Parts: sequence; structure tokens; C-alpha cells
Amino acid sequence: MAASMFDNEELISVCYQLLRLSLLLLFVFVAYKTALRVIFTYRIRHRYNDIPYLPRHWAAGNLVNCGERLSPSINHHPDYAFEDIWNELGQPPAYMMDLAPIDRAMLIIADPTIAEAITQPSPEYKHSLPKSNTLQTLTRLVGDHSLVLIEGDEWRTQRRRFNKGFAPTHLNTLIPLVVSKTKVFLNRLKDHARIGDDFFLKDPASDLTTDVITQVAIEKDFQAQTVPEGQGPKSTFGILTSIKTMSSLTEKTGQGFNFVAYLYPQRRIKEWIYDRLYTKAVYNEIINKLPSIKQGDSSADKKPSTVSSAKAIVNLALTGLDPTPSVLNATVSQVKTFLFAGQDTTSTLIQWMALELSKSYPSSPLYSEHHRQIRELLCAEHDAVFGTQDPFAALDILSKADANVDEILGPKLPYTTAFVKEALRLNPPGGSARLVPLAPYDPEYPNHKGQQPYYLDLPAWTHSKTGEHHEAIRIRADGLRFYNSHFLIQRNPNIWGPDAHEFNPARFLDRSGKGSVDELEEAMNTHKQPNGSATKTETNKGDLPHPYHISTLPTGSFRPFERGPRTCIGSNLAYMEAKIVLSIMARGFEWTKVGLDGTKPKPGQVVYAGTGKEDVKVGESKGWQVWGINQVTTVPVDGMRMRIKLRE
Ligand code: HEM
Repeated sequence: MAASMFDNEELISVCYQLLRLSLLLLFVFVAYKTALRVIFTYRIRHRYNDIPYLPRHWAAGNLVNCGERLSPSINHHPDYAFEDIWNELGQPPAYMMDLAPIDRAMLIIADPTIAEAITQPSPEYKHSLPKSNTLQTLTRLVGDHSLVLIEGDEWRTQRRRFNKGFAPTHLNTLIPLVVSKTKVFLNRLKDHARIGDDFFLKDPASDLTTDVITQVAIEKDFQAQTVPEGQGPKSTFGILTSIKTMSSLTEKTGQGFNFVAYLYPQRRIKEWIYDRLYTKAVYNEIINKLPSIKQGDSSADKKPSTVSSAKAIVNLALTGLDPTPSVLNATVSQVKTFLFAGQDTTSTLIQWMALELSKSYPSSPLYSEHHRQIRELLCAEHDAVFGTQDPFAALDILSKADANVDEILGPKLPYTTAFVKEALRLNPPGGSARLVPLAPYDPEYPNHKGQQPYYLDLPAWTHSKTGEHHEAIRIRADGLRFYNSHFLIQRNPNIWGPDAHEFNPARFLDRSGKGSVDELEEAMNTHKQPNGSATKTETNKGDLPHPYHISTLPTGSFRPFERGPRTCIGSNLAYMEAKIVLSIMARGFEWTKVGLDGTKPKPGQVVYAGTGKEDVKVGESKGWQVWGINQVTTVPVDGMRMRIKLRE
């Protein structure tokens, strides 16, 4: 009895000692981690002290003051908050958001020369700087092997496989298909014009871009534009519902992290179910295509004359490849990527273009004479190219087998192209976030086998309020996160002039209107090659219709599709869709913006937008008429509620 009691006491004492030891180890571990954080935070503050930043808290850095501005309750895309902060700091080329000790510091970029440095190939990074790890929130939506996420040789291999599907020569063969889908879109618009109801342009525009991208990518017609909600692919477990649900469940970066929402079990289960449904549906579509890909299409090299004879992008990418599991997995990822990237981006472009058209009618509260002139120029171009008989003739002309679509959608429509570009300049649907890997010695990541230190040059600048001059500086940037804010860069008045916030396609045109817009953009982007072969074209400003004309601006000032090796693969497709749609929207309909209609709310005023049935609170205004919110890409806050009628 005495012996067993002794054993028990000894056991308790051993347990006690073990507990003390564990606590001690835990304490040492926490102390070690805290020390690393302190060193890390100190280093960040010390290293980046010369870069403009908002006043920061000694412990929380900019987490509090930036967090307040980016808070989701404000319900603007973070870009709008970044612009406020940028103005407050005197419009520097870039500024720092110090998120230490919780996260890395982030450089918010408003200047094209810095944006170029991180997106063009460099001796350290041949495919440009790696994407930021914050993009990993997209993994479920687009798959592990998505072009958007992967790096290095894997990215290069995938990009090469899919480039041919997005090359202009191939895209031209798809025009009849895009036109046939645009005809359905047109019929829906005509229905709204006949009824005279208020509708959300987002709905027909997104259905159109969905139909186009599913056809173009996998040759599958889900008929998003005609299938009613709740049926077929739009039923509870249908593929189109799965895409929408996956997109809505994707964590939005830049607006803080909501733990409760993230861990909410129902959300996780929903995500799991829809991910499986979506991935399986895409996988099955690809598998079903394999036999015909293997057989090869005897008409492959002929110019297809009908909608159905155009080849899907995925066919081109799989031709000649052994469909191993890894090839198929990567293909599923790319198709998921195209379905995501090809929908909302182009759909929002269509919506912003309609907003600009609406400002050209005197009945609109947003009316301006300037916009009326723009519409007249646009319609005059369409009259000249498509004739004056039928405002929708473009669709018939473009779908003719012998139509020279290259010529029509290119040099013949310079004003249309300029209009599309200007809409993209003011309303870019995204930006680019990059991350410099850490150098090996960094105490925060002692085992990191990183690259050599990475340096970045920030140009000289003058404070917009105080006039104080700041010299150019060079910063050590390993471990730093960058955000190329296309919104800031493309609205920067120091680059685009004092009317940077005004819609004016003339920035992209020469005075005669004859010049190809793309050539002019090329002129802007021509820069000295390492061998000195090409230099920026000197343009005679006197001949230009806008003093801050595109060809006179720094390289990379216009970058809605990003630039460098990681530029958007779908830009030509997006331009093609936008131009075809604009060719019917401008001459065919009179647009009136309803809901958020331009009675410009005062900053701080609570704003309501229509849902069709009732008005809902969309947040506090910052003085914008219609603005973008963050739904993975930037989309108009109110779904672009419109009323239209046929133009007489
Ligand atoms: C108005 C329309 C569009 C805009 C403004 C746009 C913009 C962008 C931007 C800014 C990026 C760079 C993203 C980053 O750096 O993280 C990007 C990449 C990409 N986009 Fe688009 N996009 C549009 C339409 C499309 C379409 C129609 C497709 C495909 C069908 C597409 C597919 C992609 C892909 C695959 C990438 C990743 C490219 C790579 O890293 O190799 N996009 N896009």
C-alpha cells in the first residue's frame, strides 16, 4: 500500500515536472517567435522608412488606419481606399502599407515605371516577379495548376500550350460564334427595350460572356442566355450554378480576413460540394472530347465557315498530347481559369461602356455635351463601316464567311477601339499582386533557400500638396509584396493629365482619326532594348487631339491586361467581344442609368442601389456616381441597373 502510494506521488511529480518543462519550452518558443517578429518589424520599418506611408501605430503599424479604410462595410473596392490614401500622401509614385507584425509590408504602386520593373523579365526573374501568395485564395475556383497561379517552367509549358488558342488567327475563326451569341444578347436587349423595364445589365452581359467563353474554351453550349434560372446548367447543382457559387465563396483579398465566415462549417461544406461538382463537370467535358481530338479534325486547317466548325481552345491545347492524368489535371485547371477569367471581366467592361453611353443622352442626370459628341463620333464610325440602314447590321456583316474581320475589327474601327480602351482605363477589373521571395538569411524564414537580394528603384517625385521634392531612391525589396493598382496608375493625373478621371477616347486617337489605335499604344510602349535597337517614338504633340496622348506617356501607363510575360492571355478575345457588342449598343439603343443615376452623393452619405424590387443600402458614398466593389474582380456596385429604348 505504502509502495503504491509512493509510486503515485512519484508519477504525479514526474507529470508535474513534464508540465513545467512543456510550459517552459512553450514560453521559449513564443519568446523566440516574438523576438523574430520584433526584428522583422524593426527591419521593415528601418528599411522602408524613406517610402511614404500613413502615420503608423508603434505595434500595429498601418493595420488599424488602413484597415479602417479598407473595411468591407464601406463597400468599395480596396482600390478606392488606396486612392484616398495616395492623395493624402501627396500622390507619390508608390507608398507603403506596413502590415507588420501580422503580415508583410506591401508597396502600393501608382507609377508605370515601377509597375514595369516588377512585371517585365529581369536577370533575377526571367518570367517577371512571382505572383503574390495572396492569390492562393483562388485555388479552389481555378485549380492548383491554373495559369494565374503557377510559376517557372510549369507556367511556361502551360502558357505555350494555350497561347495558340488565343492567337488572333485562331480567334478570328471564332467570330461567327461570338456573333451568334451576341445575337441572342441583342434579342434580350430588344425585349427590355420593348417592355421598358429597369434591368441589371450585369445579367444579360454575364450570360453572354459565359456563353462565349464556354463555347470558345470547350465547345460547349450551356445556353446561359436562354435557359431560365433553376433549370439545366442553372439548376441547384448545375455547372453554371457551381461556377457562380464557387466564385461567391472565394475569399476577397484586401478587405481583411473574416475568421468566423471562413471557418463557418456550412460554407466549407458548400465549397467542397460545389468544387467537386464543378471540377467533375469540366473533367467530363474534356474526357468526352478526347476521342474526337485523337481522330483529328480533317477540316482543322481550313477557315471554318460555320459556328460549329470552329475548334475549341482545349482541342488545340490537347492535340498531339498523351492525355496523362497530369496533362488532364492541368487542362481542367486552365478551363476553370478561362471560365472564371473570361466572364466577369468582359461583362463588367460591357457594363461600364453602357454607363458612358448613357451619359450622352440629355434625359440622363449624367448627361454631358462631351459625351454626346463622343457617341456621335462612335456612331458615325459604325455608319461608315456597317451602313446606315440597320443599326444592328454589324452582326450580319461580321458573320459572313468572306468578311475581312481582321480589317473590320482592327483598322476600320479606331474610334470603337479607343472607346473600349478608355472604358478599360477608367475601370480596370483587376490589378496584379507580386511577391519578392526572401533572401536566405532572413530570420523570419531561416530555412528559406531564396534568391539574391532584390533591389527596386523608385522615381523622384513632388508632393502634390506641399510641393516638396523627393529624390529617387533604391530600396531593398526581398520579402516585400507589391500591388500594381491599375486603377491608380490609369487614373494618375501626374501621368494622364488633370482630366485623368474624365472619359475621353481621344487619348488613344490621332487627330485624323486614321491612325491605328494599337499602333499608337505601341508607340507609347516602345522603349530602349538592351541592345539599344528601339527607342520611344518622339511624337509631335501639336498633332495630337489630347495633350496627354497615349503615345507621349511613359511605357506601361495603360495596362488593364497587365504587361510582361504574365500579361492576360485573353486580351484579344475580350477586345473582340467588347467591340462587337459596342457596335450594336451604341447605334441600337438609348441608355438611361437608373438607381445610382448620377445625382452625385456627398462623401459619407449613405447610398442605396436598386435590386429591381427594392432599394438596398450599398454603403457610404465617397462621392462617386457608380463605383466598383470587390467580387474577386472589380464589378459595378449595382449590377449596372439600366432602362433602354430602341433609338429612332
Ligand atoms: C476585359 C477583360 C479582361 C481583363 C481586363 C483581364 C485582365 C487580366 C489581368 C490584369 C491579368 C493579370 C493578373 C495577375 O497578374 O495576377 C490577367 C491574367 C489572365 N487572364 Fe485576363 N483579363 C480579361 C479577360 C480575360 C479572358 C477573356 C480570359 C480567358 C478566356 C482571360 C484569361 C486570363 C489568364 C489565363 C490570365 C493568367 C495569364 C498568365 O499568368 O499567364 N482574361 N487578366
